[in-house]
Amino acid sequence: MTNKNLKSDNNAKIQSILREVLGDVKPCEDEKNHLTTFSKKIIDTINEMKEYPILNVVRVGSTARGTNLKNDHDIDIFLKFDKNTDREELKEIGLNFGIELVTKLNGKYWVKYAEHPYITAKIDKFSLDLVPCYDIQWGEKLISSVDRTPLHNEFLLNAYKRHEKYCKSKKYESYPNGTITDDVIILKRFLKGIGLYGSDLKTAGFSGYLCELLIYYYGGFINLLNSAKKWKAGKKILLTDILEIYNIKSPEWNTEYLENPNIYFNEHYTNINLINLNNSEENNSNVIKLKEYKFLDNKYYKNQPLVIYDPSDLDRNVAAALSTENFYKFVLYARKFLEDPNIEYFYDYDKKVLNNLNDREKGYELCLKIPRNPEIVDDIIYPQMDRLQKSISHIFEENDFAIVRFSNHANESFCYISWEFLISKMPDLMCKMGPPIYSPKGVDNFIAHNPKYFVKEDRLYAYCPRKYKSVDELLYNIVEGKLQKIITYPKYVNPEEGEILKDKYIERI
Ligand SMILES: Nc1ccn([C@@H]2O[C@H](COP(=O)(O)OP(=O)(O)OP(=O)(O)O)[C@@H](O)[C@H]2O)c(=O)n1
Ligand SMILES: [Mg+2]
Repeated sequence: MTNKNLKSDNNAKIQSILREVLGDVKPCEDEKNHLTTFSKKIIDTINEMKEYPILNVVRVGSTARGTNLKNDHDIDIFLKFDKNTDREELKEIGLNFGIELVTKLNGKYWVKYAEHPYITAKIDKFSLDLVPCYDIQWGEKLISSVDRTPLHNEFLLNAYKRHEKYCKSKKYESYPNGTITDDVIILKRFLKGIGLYGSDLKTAGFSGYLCELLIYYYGGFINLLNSAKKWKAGKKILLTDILEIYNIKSPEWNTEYLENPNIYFNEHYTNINLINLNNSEENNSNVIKLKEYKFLDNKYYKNQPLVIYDPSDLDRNVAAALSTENFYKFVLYARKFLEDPNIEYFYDYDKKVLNNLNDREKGYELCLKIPRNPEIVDDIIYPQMDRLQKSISHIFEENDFAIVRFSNHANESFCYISWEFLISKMPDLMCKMGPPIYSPKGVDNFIAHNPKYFVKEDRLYAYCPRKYKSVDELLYNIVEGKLQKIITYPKYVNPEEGEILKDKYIERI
């Protein structure tokens, strides 16, 4: 961060806040040493278990990189298997191995499910994930989605080293509070404070890996906020490192002259077609063919507010889970914090905003409470609640019941879909929109069915009796299944099993 980036009167205040936050959330040396000693013990034990065909063992995740928050004792160990190992075999060996290891270390274990099952364990105060994966090299196609994780780790560790060297050589004043990893920790706490940390589908925010890439890309927390305050949805970030990784030649590429090569690249080359730059002659079908990628207009990324191409898999957006609403929350709080720095942003700020929002006169509140199967995880339930809620909201709006806000929340036993309306009752009068005047056939048809018509601007409208005069009545009809044909019924959130709670609004927390 260069000082010119900050308003000078805020500079000192920001620095002191960041120091205080870091002091509070950065693990102390003792804690780090405990983690390292314990991880070493695990890896040593694994290496002694030679009867299993494991090629390599790697420690990954934030605790391996010094980017974890205090009291986060998660240790992620990935077990690499040969690419030719059969999937079923990988699953079975992975589980058996995990169980034997945890038993040896006197821990407790559970089986968890990602793309394939893995062992998660509690040993002393540490949580351990033991994930089997395939041994994939840079540029090779993934076999399972977790194969990326060791590459993420390798990428970040190298990137931090490169960056440190670069900072030293340029006397780059990037991290006034310490190192690049300290800025990652600060960003994670900031995002927790404003309720945006987590890439699960309930939070729809920023993953730890995304935080690390952002800090690396922008060269620190304050630099990131300074850019983020100007972001607009559709922001795309391509890390220049991929040029080297995938052997792409770039014209006029000279890092010596650039303060931040990553930003320079994105500003100057966002429209280049990487096909022309592809220097790779590889014909191996296992190697990613850059020719197949149209990075910057990929159809999958069209509606995503932020796209960061994963260096280990260019087909994946690291920010895929981030919702547009949360993207703009980040933009808003980045600006607010820089303009009026306050440590409050780092601690339950989202709850304070919510409390403030609730301290006011209310509209009309309704909540649909639907039983939930506790075995169906949040990552499935939340998107399904969102879909049902959108579909019902559409019907409310078609019937003129204006929605002030809505929220979806689930606990172990129930889903709660809540709405607040401006109005709960309507007169027996509805204004229906008809066709534009320049489509005579439609106009004649509309007039035949709606004798009380009139012209407004370029269209016909007509007064007609209203079908649903109260929003309660409309929701009761929905719960009774009378509007089944026009509602999306997700598999695990069925509105017909619902109960209507009046004057109730349950927040997502
Ligand atoms: N949505 C996710 C979640 C995880 N990972 C990979 O799995 C690793 C471990 O996941 P997790 O523990 O969730 O994240 P951390 O980076 O360790 O961050 P935290 O400090 O929150 O634990 C990440 O570093 C990342 O490589 C990923 O790519 N995408
Ligand atoms: Mg972790």
